Amino acid sequence: MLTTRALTMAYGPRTLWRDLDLTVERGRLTALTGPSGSGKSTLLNCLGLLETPTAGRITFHGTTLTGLRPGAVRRFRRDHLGYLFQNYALVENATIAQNLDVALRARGHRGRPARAAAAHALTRVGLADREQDRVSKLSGGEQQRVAVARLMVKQPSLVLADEPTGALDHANTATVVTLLRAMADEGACVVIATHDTWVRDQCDDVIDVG
Ligand SMILES: Nc1ncnc2c1ncn2[C@@H]1O[C@H](COP(=O)(O)OP(=O)(O)OP(=O)(O)O)[C@@H](O)[C@H]1O
Repeated sequence: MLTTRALTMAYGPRTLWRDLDLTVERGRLTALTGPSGSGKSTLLNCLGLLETPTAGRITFHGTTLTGLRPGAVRRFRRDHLGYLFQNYALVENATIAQNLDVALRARGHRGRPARAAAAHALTRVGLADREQDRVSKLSGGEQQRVAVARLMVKQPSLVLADEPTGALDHANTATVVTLLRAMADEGACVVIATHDTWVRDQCDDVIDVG
């Protein structure tokens, strides 16, 4: 379970959100909603330890994340965190296999077991036998499915998705939500910042930042 207590974020005189007490349950999809500029991405960045909130505390499965030293932040991000972005954040000039390899190596997987894990994840996202395709040649929906496959091989316990379906048509949006649901079913906490009311309605919990 991910919790925040009295989490506040201000840039100079401007307070984005104040005293947020949130609970994100394991195994559930949690939508973060709110108008443009309300601070959804900033909240995700705080939960992902990319930004430091002005005040308050974040805990994950009982461990306090706020105030961790840089080495512990890096380990938390490496071992527990998975990010999914609207623009996929893949290495475009590399193959699908090479993109997955980065995540596999970070987990210490190499050689045949790594190839088997990659093949399994690609089958789950509907891209079986496409390992050698170059990412730059893929459609947007395919690129986002590669990004989800990369998350799956990493097996993060906390998934933070920032408008992950913002550039996708409905069929690909539904696929990405189904895949995120599968990750939640396997025990992850999944937080999805979204403007898409259909995506919001697929989530178990909704947090309105606005
Ligand atoms: N480093 C920063 N310094 C100052 N202001 C910032 C910084 N980062 C974000 N902001 C401001 O904080 C506000 C919230 O931005 P954020 O991207 O979190 O909103 P959002 O709800 O995700 O918006 P959108 O739905 O449009 O993506 C914006 O007005 C933005 O300009």
